[in-house]
Amino acid sequence: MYPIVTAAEMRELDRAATEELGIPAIVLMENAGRAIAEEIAALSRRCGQGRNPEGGLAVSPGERPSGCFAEGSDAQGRTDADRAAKGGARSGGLTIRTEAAPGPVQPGAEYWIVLVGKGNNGGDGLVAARHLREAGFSVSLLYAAPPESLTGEAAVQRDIAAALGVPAAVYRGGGYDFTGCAGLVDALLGTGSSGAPRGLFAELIAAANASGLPIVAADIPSGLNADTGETHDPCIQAEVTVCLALLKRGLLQYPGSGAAGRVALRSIGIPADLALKQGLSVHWLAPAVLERRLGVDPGRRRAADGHKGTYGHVLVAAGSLPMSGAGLLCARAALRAGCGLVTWALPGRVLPSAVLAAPELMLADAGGSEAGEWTAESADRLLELAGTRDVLAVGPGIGRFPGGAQWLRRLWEEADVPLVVDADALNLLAEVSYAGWRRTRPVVLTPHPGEMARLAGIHTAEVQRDRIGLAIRYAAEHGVTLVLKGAHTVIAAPDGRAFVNTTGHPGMATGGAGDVLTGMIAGLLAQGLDGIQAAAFAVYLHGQAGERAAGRRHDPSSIVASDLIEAL
Ligand SMILES: NC(=O)C1=CN([C@@H]2O[C@H](COP(=O)(O)OP(=O)(O)OC[C@H]3O[C@@H](n4cnc5c(N)ncnc54)[C@H](OP(=O)(O)O)[C@@H]3O)[C@@H](O)[C@H]2O)[C@@H](O)CC1
Ligand SMILES: [K+]
Repeated sequence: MYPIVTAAEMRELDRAATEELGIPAIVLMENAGRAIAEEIAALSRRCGQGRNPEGGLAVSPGERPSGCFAEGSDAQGRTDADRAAKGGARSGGLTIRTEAAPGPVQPGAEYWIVLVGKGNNGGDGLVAARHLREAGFSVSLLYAAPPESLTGEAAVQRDIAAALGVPAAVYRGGGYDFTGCAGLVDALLGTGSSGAPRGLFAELIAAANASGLPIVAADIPSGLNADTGETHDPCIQAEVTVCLALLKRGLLQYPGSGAAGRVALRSIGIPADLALKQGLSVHWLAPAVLERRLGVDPGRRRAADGHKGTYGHVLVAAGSLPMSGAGLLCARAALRAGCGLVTWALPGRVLPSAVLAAPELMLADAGGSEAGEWTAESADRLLELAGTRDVLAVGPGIGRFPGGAQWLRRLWEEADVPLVVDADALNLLAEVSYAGWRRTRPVVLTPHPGEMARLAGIHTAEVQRDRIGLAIRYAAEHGVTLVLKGAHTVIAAPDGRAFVNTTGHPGMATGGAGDVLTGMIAGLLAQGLDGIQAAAFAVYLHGQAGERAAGRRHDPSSIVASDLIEAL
C-alpha cells in the first residue's frame, strides 16, 4: 500500500520477484515500457499539441493537464496557472494509476525521441518505443552509449527494436537538433545510476532540458538521487515521471519532486504481497494508508451519543504579549480539529486581551511576568491544569525566558498526558541534551527545517538534503514522533515507521500555519489517537485545508493562517 523505497530496497524487491517468484525480468521490463508508452499516449491526448482527437480530453491552457493526486482526486488544489504565477513552482502531483491508461489513441504521426541509456532504464525506454509505434506514434531512438554496450534484457530490447526497424542514432556529442519532435522519453538513467551524470549522458540531459519539449522520465528523472531527492547538475526536468512498481524516496523529496513533475505510479507485475513481506516502513500518506495502515477513520465519524467529554480536553500553553496570536491560532485549531474542550493557558498580563477572542475557549492564568512573558514558575500551574486535561501543547509564541529549559523539562517529565512541542519550546529543547529526560507518554515534536537543524545540530541545508532519512533516524534515536514540516512533510514514529504527506499548497508558507498544525495534532491526540496517528492525520488535514483555502481566495498568496482554521 504505497510504500516509498530506496534504490537498494527496489533492487531487492526486483531480485525477489525474479529469483524467488520466477517472474522473468524481461516481463517486468515489458510491463514497464508499456506503462511508459501508455502515459505518453495519455499525455498526448490531454495536452494534444493543440489537437483533441477524442473531443473533451484535451485540456485548455491554464488548466492542469492531469495533475491529480490519489486515485484521481486532486489533493494539490493547484493549477498550472497558479504555478506559473508563482515563478513556475512545480507541483509534483501523483497520479496513482495501475490499470491501462484508458481510451483509444489517435496521435497521427506525433514524433517522439527516446533517449536510451545502457542499463535496464534504457531497456524500459526501448520497450516504450515499440508500444508507442504500435499506438501510431512516430518514434526514433537516440542512444547515449554505443548500442553494443547494452547487456541482458536491455540488449534483447535493443535487438527487437532493430529488427522492427525503429530508426536509431548514437549520440556523439556537440548537442542535438530536436526540431519536429513533440516530446522526449528520458530512459537514460534509473535506480542503478550513481553520482552526477557523466560525459555524453550529462550533455544529452542538458540538451533535452534546453529543448523545451515535454519530457517523460522512465522511473526517475536522470540525474536525480533516487534516495534523497537531491538533483545533480544536470538533472532532467520532467513533465511526467512514470514511476515503476513502487514510489522512490527521491520523487517525494524536493528538489527531486520538482524535477519529476507529475508522478504516475504504475504497477509492473511485482505482486503487492512481496512488497508487504519486505516489511517496508516508509509510506506515502494516501487516504488508504491513513485508514488501513494507521487505523485512522478519515471520515471522522462521531458517536451519536457523544458529548464534549467524549472528545477530550486540550491544554495549550502558548502566546505571550508580543506573540499572543500564536497561542490563539493554536487553541482555535485544536477546537476545529474536533476536541471537546480547549483551555488556553497564557501569562496573566495577556489574559484580559484574550477574553472573547474566541468565545469557545476557556482561559487560564499561568502567571508570568509583568511584561506578559512566561516564567519558569508557571510550570507548577501548568502541571496542575494538565492533571485534568488529556493533552498538553506547548511552544507557539512563548518566546525565550530564564529557566525555560528547566520549565520544559518539568512539563516533559511530570505532565502525565501526551505532549506536543513546537516553536520556541523546540528551541529550548535544542539548547539542552534531553536524552536523559524521562517520559512515559507520547511526545510529538513539530520542527520546521530551521528548528530541525538546531535540534540535530546541523545546517538547514543538511536537513533538506535527505528529509526522510533524517526524520526516521531522529525519531528512532530520541524516542519521539517527529513532524518535519515543509513541502511534503515527513512524519516519523519512534518505531521506524514514516509517512510522507503530499497534501498542501505553497500558499501555506505563512506565519502561524505551524501554530495551527500544533493545535490540530493536540486536538486529535485528545480524541484518543496515538502520537503517529494524530501527527499524520493532522498533517494530512492541514494540507487539505490549505488546498481549500487556496481555492477560496482569488490569489493563493494571500492565504493567512486563520484561513486554514476556517477551511477545516
Ligand atoms: N528487474 C529490474 O531490475 C527492473 C528494472 N527496471 C528499470 O531498470 C532501472 C534500473 O536499471 P539498472 O540497475 O540497470 O540501472 P540504470 O539506472 O538503468 O543504469 C545504470 C547504467 O548507467 C551507467 N551509469 C551509472 N551511473 C552513471 C552516471 N552517473 N553517468 C553515466 N552513466 C552512469 C552504468 O554504467 P557504467 O558507467 O557503470 O558502466 C550502468 O550500466 C530502473 O530504474 C527501472 O527503470 C524496470 O525495467 C523493472 C525491472
Ligand atoms: K530516467
